[in-house]
Amino acid sequence: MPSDLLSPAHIAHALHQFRTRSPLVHCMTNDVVQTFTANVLLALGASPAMVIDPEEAAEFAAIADALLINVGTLTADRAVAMQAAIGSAINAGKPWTLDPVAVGALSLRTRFCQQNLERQPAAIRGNASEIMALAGVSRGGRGVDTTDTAAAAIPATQKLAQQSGAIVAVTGDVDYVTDGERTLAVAGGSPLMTRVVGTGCALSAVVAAFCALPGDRLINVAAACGVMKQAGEIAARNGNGPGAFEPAFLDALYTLNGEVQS
Ligand SMILES: Nc1ncnc2c1ncn2[C@@H]1O[C@H](COP(=O)(O)OP(=O)(O)O)[C@@H](O)[C@H]1O
Ligand SMILES: Cc1ncsc1CCOP(=O)(O)O
Ligand SMILES: [Mg+2]
Repeated sequence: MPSDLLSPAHIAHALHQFRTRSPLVHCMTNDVVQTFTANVLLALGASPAMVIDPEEAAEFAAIADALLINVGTLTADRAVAMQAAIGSAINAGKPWTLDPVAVGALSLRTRFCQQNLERQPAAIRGNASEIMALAGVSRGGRGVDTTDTAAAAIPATQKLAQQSGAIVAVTGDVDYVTDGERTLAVAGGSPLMTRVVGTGCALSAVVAAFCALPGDRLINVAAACGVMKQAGEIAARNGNGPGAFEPAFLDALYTLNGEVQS
């Protein structure tokens, strides 16, 4: 199935809507990326909140505009809280997004993600090995890192979208976003984005937030990928390494207007 390039105009429009609405985003994410994820959402103009107690997570999922479920440091207790939050988001008609970190070889997280595929996720965002493992066509990558290219994962991405009804985004040198029928390609970014922890996890939080916007969810999820690619490219231009990249990335997200910069 051929993919179309996402247009800069789509990114600019979605980003404008995003800043106007400032989605309240309930993030149930891993221990490694909490602060970075919150800072990425804040830089873009959203409101993140990390609520993890089972009782409170269920309450907050109904209040927030969107829910992120990231299994990077899943435990049995956290799985219970996440299940409660997903149920509450569904009852309240709020979109929830799955980041299947390191799914494949590890049993608890793989079981958790597979079971929750049936619970109408609005979006799923992962690297190529994660998406292929969740689609049942491979055993996963190397820990949290991919061992496959995004292009090689396109068929698995489309299969997963058809199975789950979610918009599925597989990321890498090029991101591909699909509803199982239409597939959009999002180019840009920088390899430096893989040398700073949390760019993928933060992207999933941004995808979750963009799912709260009105309009075509396929375009909105692709726009979320586009925003992060644009900021990554700008931040990498200073030519420094991962240490300087992180603050430059947050600054780029803060000042971005969605138009291509040359
Ligand atoms: N080689 C690359 N070139 C440009 N951008 C990349 C590259 N690899 C990853 N990215 C970008 O880095 C971010 C994180 O993606 P990825 O590394 O696939 O996720 P994860 O951190 O979950 O493994 C995404 O915005 C993606 O587009
Ligand atoms: C290193 C690590 N270990 C468990 S979760 C996590 C963070 C992964 O972040 P990302 O998927 O954005 O690279
Ligand atoms: Mg990841």
